[in-house]
Amino acid sequence: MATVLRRAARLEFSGVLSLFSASCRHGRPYALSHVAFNDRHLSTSSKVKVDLDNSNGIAVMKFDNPPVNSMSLDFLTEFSINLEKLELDKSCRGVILTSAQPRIFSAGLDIMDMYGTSPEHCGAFWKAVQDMWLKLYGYSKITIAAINGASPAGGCLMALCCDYRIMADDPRYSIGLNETQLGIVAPFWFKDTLLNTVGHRTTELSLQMGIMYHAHEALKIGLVDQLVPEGKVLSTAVETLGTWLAVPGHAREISKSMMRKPTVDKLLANKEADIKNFVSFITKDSIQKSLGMYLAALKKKKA
Ligand SMILES: CCCCCCC/C=C/C(=O)SCCNC(=O)CCNC(=O)[C@H](O)C(C)(C)COP(=O)(O)OP(=O)(O)OC[C@H]1O[C@@H](n2cnc3c(N)ncnc32)[C@H](O)[C@@H]1OP(=O)(O)O
Repeated sequence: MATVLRRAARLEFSGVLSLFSASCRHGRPYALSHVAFNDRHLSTSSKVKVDLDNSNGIAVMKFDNPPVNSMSLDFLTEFSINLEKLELDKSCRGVILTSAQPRIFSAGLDIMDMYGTSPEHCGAFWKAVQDMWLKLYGYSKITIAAINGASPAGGCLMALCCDYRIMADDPRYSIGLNETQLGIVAPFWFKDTLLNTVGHRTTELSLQMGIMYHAHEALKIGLVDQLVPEGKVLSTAVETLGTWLAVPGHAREISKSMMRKPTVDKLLANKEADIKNFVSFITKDSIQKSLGMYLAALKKKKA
């Protein structure tokens, strides 16, 4: 990652940023291009759009990976690179995550990266999921999730990593760690992230049953912090970030680290073992069969 960023910084100096990902799923390189004008810094990378407003230091990252913002290896790589760039950028003071797709914040991890792929691919994919989580959960700057649609599993995890969650008050949208419904198991660091937010009993119920909570239920159990009409999700996130920015930054940052570091350190100490465990679990015939059935059910729902 450091090498990629150094190379990116060099290229950006000449006005255009092009990053080539060796981990691209289809072996195709993808490009990120950044344009700065007036007070805004816009990234027009393909799956994650970044708009940094230099007048207030607020960056909005919009997921734009149709049809459902699933987190593929490419998406995760691009997301983590953008997040790291913003963390290093002194003009950025906080980041809002939201979706450019209608009705969906994120459908979670891309099942196609885990279904019928090689153990090597599964390993690279899981490392990208870990790296995304490590970066976002341990992020030094303020992060707010502006949840403007459905947010199952990995989508919920991403929102849980943020410092504050604002969700659209719409009965069509739900959020939760529903992994058991797919016949898979949320790993310990997904569990810890939920546990740190909603407590032990709710986490136990939530994980065993794979519950997806409607917006009002999510508010009630503390899975999200605030509900607002859909049209106000982003503006409320910007306002809220302003309030957080009024707190002395170093004190807030140390407090965040004090709360989260033990959870982050647990994964750091077990990163390789966790990848091995994931690969051996996900490539089992019985698990592949469950994923296949889940995918078929998703398609059947449409028919
Ligand atoms: C030690 C082992 C550890 C294992 C841990 C693994 C942790 C896993 C975490 C995850 O995140 S797994 C993914 C969980 N996600 C879901 O269960 C969401 C599934 N999707 C939906 O519920 C719905 O698609 C939606 C998000 C509510 C949107 O509904 P909508 O009706 O608008 O669209 P669909 O017609 O359902 O979908 C369109 C299209 O997209 C495909 N798709 C949906 N979700 C995914 C996904 N997560 N990955 C890949 N593809 C997905 C869906 O199949 C449709 O495809 P087509 O039929 O158009 O080909």
